[in-house]
Amino acid sequence: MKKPDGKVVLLGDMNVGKTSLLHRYMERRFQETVSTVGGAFYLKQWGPYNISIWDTAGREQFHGLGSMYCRGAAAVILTYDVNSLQSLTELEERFLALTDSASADCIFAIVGNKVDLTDDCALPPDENRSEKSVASCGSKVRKQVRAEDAIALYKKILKYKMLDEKDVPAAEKMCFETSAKTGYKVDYLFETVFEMVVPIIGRQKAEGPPQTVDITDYKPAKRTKSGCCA
Ligand SMILES: Nc1nc2c(ncn2[C@@H]2O[C@H](COP(=O)(O)OP(=O)(O)OP(=O)(O)O)[C@@H](O)[C@H]2O)c(=O)[nH]1
Ligand SMILES: [Mg+2]
Repeated sequence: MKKPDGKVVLLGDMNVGKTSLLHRYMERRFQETVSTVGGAFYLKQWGPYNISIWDTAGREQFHGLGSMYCRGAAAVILTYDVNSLQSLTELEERFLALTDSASADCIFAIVGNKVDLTDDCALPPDENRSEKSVASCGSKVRKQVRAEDAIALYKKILKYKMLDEKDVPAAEKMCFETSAKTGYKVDYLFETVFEMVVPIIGRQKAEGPPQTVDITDYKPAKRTKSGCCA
């Protein structure tokens, strides 16, 4: 098996569609999924590099594994369901801290999936819907999470990471809405992220493996009569 050069990780609550997004991108189809156990990865050749894309489990019981999957990640794709405000809130409350182990220059993408279930004629939540607009929306539901909510989360992430807005890609560029079911914007999402991680992976490779402490060099300190170390 080829050795991965860099890592992209999908995080998010259960049922938001992480596995489906990866299937759509890698296998070009939408198929029934089972809730992920632990994690799994695909390898994608992009330019000179093999990028591993990690699909993680959103279920609470696997939460402890998340930071292990994020270790050294060049990008984290935080995924929510546009029909569930709770799934966006969870990204901040439950998943963001897992990215502490990611690369220092890790990039963040925020992805609202399942837009196929919503109708673009939806009005902002604070406006009353007229009879006409309800009728023209048909069976589709009104989107619960607005693009501005995702942008606000992106800005909170920058604050959490103590990053300056002018040093990172703009929020509007890093917030996506997708449908794994129809394929809407799925290629665009992954390919935008890959383009951005190529220089990060290049830097990671130039720096070599993370510094380690060689314990064979360790010499115990001499003990003095008083019991202190000299
Ligand atoms: N309509 C619609 N359904 C979707 C979409 N993406 C995923 N689903 C459905 O949502 C359910 C959950 O999808 P998964 O891809 O398994 O979700 P997950 O985020 O991997 O969930 P965990 O593995 O439990 O963390 C499945 O029934 C999918 O068919 C989408 O874009 N549109
Ligand atoms: Mg899954």
